[in-house]
Amino acid sequence: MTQQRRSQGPMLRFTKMHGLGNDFMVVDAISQPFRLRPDMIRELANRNFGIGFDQLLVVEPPGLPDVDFRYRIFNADGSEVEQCGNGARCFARFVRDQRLTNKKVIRVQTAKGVIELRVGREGMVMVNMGVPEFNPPAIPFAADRRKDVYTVDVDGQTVELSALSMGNPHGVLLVEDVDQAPVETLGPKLERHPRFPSRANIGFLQILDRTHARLRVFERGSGETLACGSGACAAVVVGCLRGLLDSRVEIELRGGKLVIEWQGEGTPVIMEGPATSVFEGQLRLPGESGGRRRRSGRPHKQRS
Ligand SMILES: N[C@@H](CCC[C@H](N)C(=O)O)C(=O)O
Repeated sequence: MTQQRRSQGPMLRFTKMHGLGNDFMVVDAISQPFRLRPDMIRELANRNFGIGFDQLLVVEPPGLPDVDFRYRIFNADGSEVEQCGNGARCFARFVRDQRLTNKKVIRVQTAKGVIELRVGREGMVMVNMGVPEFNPPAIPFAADRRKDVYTVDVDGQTVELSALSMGNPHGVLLVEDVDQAPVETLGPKLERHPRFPSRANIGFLQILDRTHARLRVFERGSGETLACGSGACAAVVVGCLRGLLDSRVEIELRGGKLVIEWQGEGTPVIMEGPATSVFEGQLRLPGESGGRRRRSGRPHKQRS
């Protein structure tokens, strides 16, 4: 049995988590070896043939002083990205549940800088998501100068959107009603629009009043998700810049609500919301003999 397992490759422990239905496979790459190729990530992300997730989150040792962990993020299509807000809350809960730290304020290194996570009561986590970036080349977005609203041509039709980076690129459109918004049709076209050379997450924002909004997001590399934390931050920033929202907003996504605060240009965006563990499992990675991946799981006791 031991011999057979060895030839089929090592077992990998993981936790399935979600932030408002934006779901993740989370892997501790500090206490076990971990390396997955993009094609393996795509296979695991598949909801029929794999575990199923929007993003894979990997916990690694930090590469910087005064930082607790390195946080790596992979979309369901296998692409590595810079930022994931809902994932950041799950990351904080994971490192505490797995006893990798007992800190309540956790500093993590991402591909776009350091973010700070604060663990609160009843499973809530507050994330300092950093200062939004509007300079077109830094987003990146093709434009000769910064504007609050750009017009973009999509198949001969003019679409108005705002573009910014929350560490990752976002386009935000204002809509009358998110339930009627063309998320499935316009989302993928804008995600891969030539004006977003690194692709982008596309948010459809409906303003309810100055402190309440609704949002759907077509995510780069994952499609429409039930919630997008960085997308919610980007949408509130756009609503504030356009004079439609106040500095503290409750934003309703398909999977639930987040509270986002932004005090204006040059200040960081603060996001607060839940992080939930669903189950822990292990899967056998392909070894020398290859073969189909096996997985097993046990329900995760919910802790707050
Ligand atoms: N779900 C996320 C964002 C994940 C990354 C995104 N799809 C990208 O490619 O930038 C969130 O909660 O922020």
